[in-house]
Amino acid sequence: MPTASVPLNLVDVTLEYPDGEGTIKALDRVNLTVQAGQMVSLVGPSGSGKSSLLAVAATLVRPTRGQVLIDGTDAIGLGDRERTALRREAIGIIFQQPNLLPSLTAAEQLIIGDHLRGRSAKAAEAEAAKMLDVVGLASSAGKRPHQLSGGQRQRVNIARALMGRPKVLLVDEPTAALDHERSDSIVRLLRRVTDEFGVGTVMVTHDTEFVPLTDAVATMRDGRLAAAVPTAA
Ligand SMILES: Nc1ncnc2c1ncn2[C@@H]1O[C@H](COP(=O)(O)OP(=O)(O)OP(=O)(O)O)[C@@H](O)[C@H]1O
Repeated sequence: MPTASVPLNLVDVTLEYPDGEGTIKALDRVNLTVQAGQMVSLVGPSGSGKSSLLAVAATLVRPTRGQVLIDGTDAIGLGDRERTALRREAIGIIFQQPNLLPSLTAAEQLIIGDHLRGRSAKAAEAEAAKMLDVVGLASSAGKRPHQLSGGQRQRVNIARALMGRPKVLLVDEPTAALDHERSDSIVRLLRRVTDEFGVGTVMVTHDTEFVPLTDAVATMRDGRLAAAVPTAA
């Protein structure tokens, strides 16, 4: 029986930036494996390398050394076009700010980038309707960003990231702009979609309160990642 691929596997990843005469190691021999349906919290002080880890895992930044395996595919060995296609097909990225286009409805936000996936307009519309339903916004499909609350805008952002049915979800401080109640419901939603779609999710968070909703917590310090520890939940 073929074994299922691991959604995300970072192997001995080092990322160096020039720093005056020398270099600074934003990531220092980082190893991280995220299984399907697993949600990992990534915590650590400012400047410890959390955003760098997400950028490398998103295949947006090439590491100086090491391997980035997305659903079993070595992303570093691919050409630019293949890597862009892999990102589109396998990775969902959710930033702090939803970055929605002001003039588009919630459904249109999901559909606009989807033509690159080669789906028909009708199929894209159906998928957008499904994903808005998944995030609890079925009745808001026709609303524009200014007609939605901050929490609802973040839900549109999550629905958009799910449009390609990704294997990996990379989430950077999803609750930074939200009050406590909305933050809680956003993290619970991310937990649910991780389970429902069997994605491997990494969530950077300052809010340790939400860590128990995730399966494991990995701590960064000075570019080094300590082995992920299962949460008590
Ligand atoms: N483009 C860049 N050029 C040079 N140095 C960089 C660059 N991006 C990040 N760094 C450095 O790499 C280190 C890790 O930064 P990173 O942004 O990944 O940390 P972080 O944990 O995400 O911090 P924060 O919680 O403040 O967002 C820091 O020392 C930072 O200054």
